[in-house]
Amino acid sequence: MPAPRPSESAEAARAAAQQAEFNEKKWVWVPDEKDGYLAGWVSKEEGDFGEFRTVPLYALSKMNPPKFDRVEDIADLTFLNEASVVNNLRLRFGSGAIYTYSGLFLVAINPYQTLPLYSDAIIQQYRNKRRDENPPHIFAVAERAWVNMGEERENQSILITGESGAGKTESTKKVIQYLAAIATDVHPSHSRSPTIVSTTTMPNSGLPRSDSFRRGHALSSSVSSGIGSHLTARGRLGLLERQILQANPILEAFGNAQTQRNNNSSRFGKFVRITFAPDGSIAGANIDWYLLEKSRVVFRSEAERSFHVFYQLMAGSGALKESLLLGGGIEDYEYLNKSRREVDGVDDKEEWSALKGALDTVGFTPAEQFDLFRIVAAILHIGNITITSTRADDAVMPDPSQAERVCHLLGIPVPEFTRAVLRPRTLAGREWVSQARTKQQAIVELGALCKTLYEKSFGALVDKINLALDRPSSKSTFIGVLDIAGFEIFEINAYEQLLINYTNEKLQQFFNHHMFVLEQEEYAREGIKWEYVNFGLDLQPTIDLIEASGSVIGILSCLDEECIMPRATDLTFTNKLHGLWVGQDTEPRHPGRDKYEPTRFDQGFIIQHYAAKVEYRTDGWLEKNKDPLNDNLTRVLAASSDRYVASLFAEYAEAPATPVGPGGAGNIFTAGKKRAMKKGAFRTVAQRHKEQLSSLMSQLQATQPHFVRCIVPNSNKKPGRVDIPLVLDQLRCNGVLEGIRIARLGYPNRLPFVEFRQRYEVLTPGIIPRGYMDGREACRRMVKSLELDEAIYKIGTSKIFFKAGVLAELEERRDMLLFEIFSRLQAIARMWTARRQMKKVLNRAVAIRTIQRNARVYGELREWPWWQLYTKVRTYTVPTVPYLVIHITDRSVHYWPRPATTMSSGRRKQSW
Ligand SMILES: Nc1ncnc2c1ncn2[C@@H]1O[C@H](COP(=O)(O)OP(=O)(O)OP(=O)(O)O)[C@@H](O)[C@H]1O
Repeated sequence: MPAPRPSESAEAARAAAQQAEFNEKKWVWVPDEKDGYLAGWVSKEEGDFGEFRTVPLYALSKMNPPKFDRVEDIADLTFLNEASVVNNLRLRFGSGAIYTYSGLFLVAINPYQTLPLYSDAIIQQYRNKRRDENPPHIFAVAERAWVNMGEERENQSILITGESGAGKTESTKKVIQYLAAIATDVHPSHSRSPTIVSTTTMPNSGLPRSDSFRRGHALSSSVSSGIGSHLTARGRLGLLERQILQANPILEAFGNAQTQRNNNSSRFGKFVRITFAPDGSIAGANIDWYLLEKSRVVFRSEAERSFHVFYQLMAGSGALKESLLLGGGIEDYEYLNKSRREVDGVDDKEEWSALKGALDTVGFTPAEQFDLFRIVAAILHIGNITITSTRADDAVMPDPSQAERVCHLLGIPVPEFTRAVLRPRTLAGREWVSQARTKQQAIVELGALCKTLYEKSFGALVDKINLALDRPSSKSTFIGVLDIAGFEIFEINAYEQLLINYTNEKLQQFFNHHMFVLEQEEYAREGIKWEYVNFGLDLQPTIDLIEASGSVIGILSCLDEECIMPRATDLTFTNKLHGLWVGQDTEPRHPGRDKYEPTRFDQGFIIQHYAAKVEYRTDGWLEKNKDPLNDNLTRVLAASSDRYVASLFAEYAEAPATPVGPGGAGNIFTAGKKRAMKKGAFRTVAQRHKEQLSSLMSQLQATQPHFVRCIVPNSNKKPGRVDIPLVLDQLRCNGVLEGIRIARLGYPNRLPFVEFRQRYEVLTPGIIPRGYMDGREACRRMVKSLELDEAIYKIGTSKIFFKAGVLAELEERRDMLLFEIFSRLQAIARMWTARRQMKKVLNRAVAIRTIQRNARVYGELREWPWWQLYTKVRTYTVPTVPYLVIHITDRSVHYWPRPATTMSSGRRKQSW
């Protein structure tokens, strides 16, 4: 066995010292408001401790022995409690390990600094390795998904959630980076085009590019995608892989914004599916998106920005801005100048170049790029339209030039646009009548137009990306990465939070169910009879409460109903909800009733989610749920002379109608007949989201899932700091603690028979006979001898399963026994060395005494006249100054030369 390195022995000594200290006391975690949990030990279980903290026993959580410190999988902790979980994460984070497994989850804590964890060398380290062969890492999750996909020919999904700024997008990028790199390795000749640095690879269709652009591109592809800088394999990537990677900066430009929590916050959720050919090479990609925060184009807090693309465009090329009629700077646009304009450390000009490069790479033609920017510019111009009111409080546009710019860009006639905004026609009975808008109504209408324009253009952008990347084939399989906002609890929770939390409730249900299925499978495989509760069903009442329709009317269905009721308001909606969920009990009583409460003071309600109780305020819900645009405007836009704009509103396009009224033939305001809307045009936000979510869930259900939970360590974006209560909150919200709770109800700790025997046989000496013995039988004998209660363990066919905490007890017994054995061994060893030492000392004493005696004898002899005479008369003699070499053995003392030795003749004459 190699000798331990100094660091190892130091580490072992430290561990032993810690263990010894730990053994001395009964250590526990004490809840603390500020720090979450504090370490303490029980000094007495009763009594008054004066300055000591007195805590009821039930509030304490047991502490794991130090050997469990920094375990890579939280599920290995024998005491599975919140404090131990968070302590383990903190210890690991403190030593630079940002990733930790927690059963089926990978927990990733945002380091807020660049760590050398994503290089090509690290990619290689994770290639073809099992999860337990490497430290926890997002690459290990991607590798597992990849291997499962190849081996089982089953689609995979990686679900990444967390709150804003937790690192979801970064993790998504790392997964794609890994997959792109290994897929290229699988098929090195796969490149469908030369390398990225080659100028010829740029599609010819792009806008004119200069050298400086290419420099910017190379730089910014690493800045904005966070991928390029690591991917030395980048040079080997084929066009498709590069297109997939370059789709990201485009999505970020249009879908991300600077917020107080995150300078590059994704304001939408996405599910990116990377498809692979049977040989493992990338065959295509597809992106689905959810819940874009479109209201950001119109309004946001002062400390935040709108979507990046607005600022990038304003920093971009002069010629393009000219053709979009964008004179001046950010300060000249109402939708930009009311809030923050720059992001620290980000150069919008550079990002603009990156965006253009990415659009080129993905394959947007100049005309298609122009269309995208046209919508962005039109929104800025709409924001500058001034609306005033007449004495009669009717809205007017005093300066038509601004509206003209908008109409020019959108390809619509100015009079029809202004009429649709200021005096739209509505159906009054069977007649169409024009109704003047107030100033406020017109402003809201313009805002709604901007939001719709942006959202539709975003949708078209993603469709176009999908068209470029998506090459499905019947033989391909995919790995889908879901990057979606986690559970949100703010001071004031609105409709958006309900939709997010509803999504998370569904995803958590999916996780619980998946965990249940896996556990059941494992128990079945091991032949263990145990009814594991399906915790997926736990969340069903809350989900029903939100989404049910039909005989049970959930919150979203109720909202939809109210949206089509005349004279309905947010208050009538709220009261109706209370009536449905709090009012008289119906039989059978729906369990969702236990999850619902009306708020005490404000207009709203409270839902008991799996993560926490959340209070929602219902102001503005009806408006938010409806398609916010009046159909006059949508029809104007659907009839735009510009193909792109018309296509965005195609679902509102009018069927040929009999021309009546003053507009004459073709005038869209003249439609007296019911409009022939395409299917789906009238869907509310709730309906759309429910549909999207249900499609997502059915896709996920058809995959083998992997779960990543991202955590914000502190609210100041500071590296190295951990705010424990903040982390605990997130662990609660993102289901890690829920997963642990479920695990605890089963048999979370499990060991293969061999391992169990190796580790604990010492506790049962003489129980297992020498020679071969069946592992199961050996375990059975051992647990019997250990006197374990049958309820706390189960013996399977290859593993033994334990309830939480049992292993700690066994460990403690083992530690005590080993402590005793080693103490005895140490005592014997010490005795042996001490005796040896003693013997040496005694031998030395004997030797010294012998030397002294001989020396004395010799001294006396020298003075003895007869000896002197003898030495004089002797021809050959020993030297006058004798020397002695004494060799001391354990038993005797030898002298050299022996005193009576005579030197050989002729060697040396004695000089007299
Ligand atoms: N693994 C990591 N290594 C280094 N920095 C990271 C890592 N993960 C996150 N960060 C930092 O945190 C910032 C926020 O991360 P990210 O944008 O991925 O959060 P998010 O969860 O997607 O947030 P949002 O929901 O607001 O989009 C990143 O811009 C980056 O600076």
